[in-house]
Amino acid sequence: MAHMLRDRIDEVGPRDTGPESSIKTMHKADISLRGIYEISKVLTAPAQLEIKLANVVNILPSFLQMRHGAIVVLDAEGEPEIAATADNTHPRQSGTRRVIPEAVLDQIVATGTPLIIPDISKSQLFQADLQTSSSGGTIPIAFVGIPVKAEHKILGTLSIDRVRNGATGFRYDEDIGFLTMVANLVGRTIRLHRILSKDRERRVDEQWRPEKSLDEERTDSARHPHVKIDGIIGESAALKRVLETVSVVARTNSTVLLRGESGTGKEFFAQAIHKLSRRGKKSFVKLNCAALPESVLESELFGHERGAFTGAISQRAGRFELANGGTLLLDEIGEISPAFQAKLLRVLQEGELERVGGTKTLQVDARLICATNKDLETAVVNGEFRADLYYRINVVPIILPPLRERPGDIPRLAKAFLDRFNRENHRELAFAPAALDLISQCYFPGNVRELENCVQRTATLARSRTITPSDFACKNSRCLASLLWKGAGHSHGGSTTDELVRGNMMPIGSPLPAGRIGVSEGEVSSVKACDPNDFAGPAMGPRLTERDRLIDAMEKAGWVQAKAARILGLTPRQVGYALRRHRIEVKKF
Ligand SMILES: Nc1ncnc2c1ncn2[C@@H]1O[C@H](COP(=O)(O)OP(=O)(O)OP(=O)(O)O)[C@@H](O)[C@H]1O
Repeated sequence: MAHMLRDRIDEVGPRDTGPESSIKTMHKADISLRGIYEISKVLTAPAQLEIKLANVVNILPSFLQMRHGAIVVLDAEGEPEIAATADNTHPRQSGTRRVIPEAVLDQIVATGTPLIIPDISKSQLFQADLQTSSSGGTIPIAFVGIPVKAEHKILGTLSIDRVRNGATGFRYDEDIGFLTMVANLVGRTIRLHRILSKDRERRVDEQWRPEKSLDEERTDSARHPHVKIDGIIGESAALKRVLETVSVVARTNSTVLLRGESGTGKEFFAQAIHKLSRRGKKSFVKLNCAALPESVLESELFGHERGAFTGAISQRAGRFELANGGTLLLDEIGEISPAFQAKLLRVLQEGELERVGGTKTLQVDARLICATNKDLETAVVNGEFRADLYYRINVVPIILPPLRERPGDIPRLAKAFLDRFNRENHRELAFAPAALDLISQCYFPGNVRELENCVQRTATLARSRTITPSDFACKNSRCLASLLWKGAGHSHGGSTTDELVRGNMMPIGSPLPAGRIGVSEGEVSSVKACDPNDFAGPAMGPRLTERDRLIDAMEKAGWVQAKAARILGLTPRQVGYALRRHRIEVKKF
């Protein structure tokens, strides 16, 4: 088991340090955090509830020293409906207990609190069970059982057995802390599945009704927005799964954490959640946490009283207050400083705040949505992001897939963006099929935002009513995204796209040849035409590294200078100056 744990630590250790140092630096809290991360990935993966729960009990032994694990889910009558179990004995023992005894289940459900039994052979609750199994050996077995709850309702139990042979010390409070977090995630997942399956049943019922009028159809699709959400384009399986979750969470007040690369639509989906929610008619307020210095961020979010600081000439309500009754989106949440994390956590825990320089406590009812493209788990492990704030905002995580993982959506999105361009500019442009094929093979590091930008630019400069491949900037080595290519001087012969992407050498933004993933000589030369050295001109040669760092930071920041400044530890003014000095054209989206 110790080996398993070490292996797991090696696997999950921070990427920039060696395995040895990760073993040294990762302690139990880090392992628990990684455990929660892995488990939340299992629970948000597309699968049936039974399979998700079985996967959870199966990976628990990687983070916890245990023998058996079980999750029991109760139905509406309180009867066991699902029992997912895992046996971690080596070799597997036949005839051992598989699910928890009924008396134990009843006690956890009745009390709604964790149950610890240090030695099950001495417990009355286990007697009947032990008589029919072979687990009553000489080694004492401890039992830890946790109620699985959601919205104060008990939905089942999560339990483990541990061998108490004295060789491996463990603490019940640590077990309970970790298992309670797992049980909370499991509870929320069960609840979401139940809401979804009720919805499906209702849809099936409605399909059996006689024909509907057009008006009925309209209200029907508004009532079942997971099929289609106004303005959101995309029919790939990956996006449909997101839409389903969005439509379910919109009906709750749960805090949502939207994750995904820059330009995948985090803000767009946050607005969709707001519009579909009961709060839809109230305000949707957004604050980009990376764009403001900490002192300004505080007064922007919490508001300030008159005279609170130099320049505070009047009292001002913060974004929290402005979002009262509605929704508050905290974008780039991963960028806030530790001091600000503490302030935000206090407000989220207490549900009330004081304006800067004020003494009056204000109660605010704002639904919180957070967004980030940062690896928050690594930030927590590295001590850059508070674990308690992480748990508070990571209630329902929604991961938005990058565009390259759903290329089928590219033509739909491109056509929709072109339709909008036509409406706004009184034009009648259309894509030739070859043009749609070409952009469907693009890598689009800036995701939907970059595609939108690419369509707009191409449409603006199109020479005829039909847009053909030669109209695209990438076909003329003028694609801005190609400037992000950092492989100057590297040889690309024979590399696969995956290798290029992993090594950051991908001529991103450039189309790849249809039907294969290798990069040919011809494409290498076209990539070289976009070499940052050429762009910067000969005088920039010695500054290549600084220039690359600048472009890299700008890309990570979605071309927002203030965000890039934070990444680089510079002021926005310094970034602006450096961009001009390196003659880097700022992408406008
Ligand atoms: N599925 C979609 N259908 C239509 N438009 C979309 C879709 N997804 C994203 N967009 C559009 O893409 C653009 C970028 O979206 P958005 O600003 O929400 O991305 P983001 O992930 O918040 O980016 P960042 O992390 O850089 O702030 C917006 O113009 C949005 O309208």
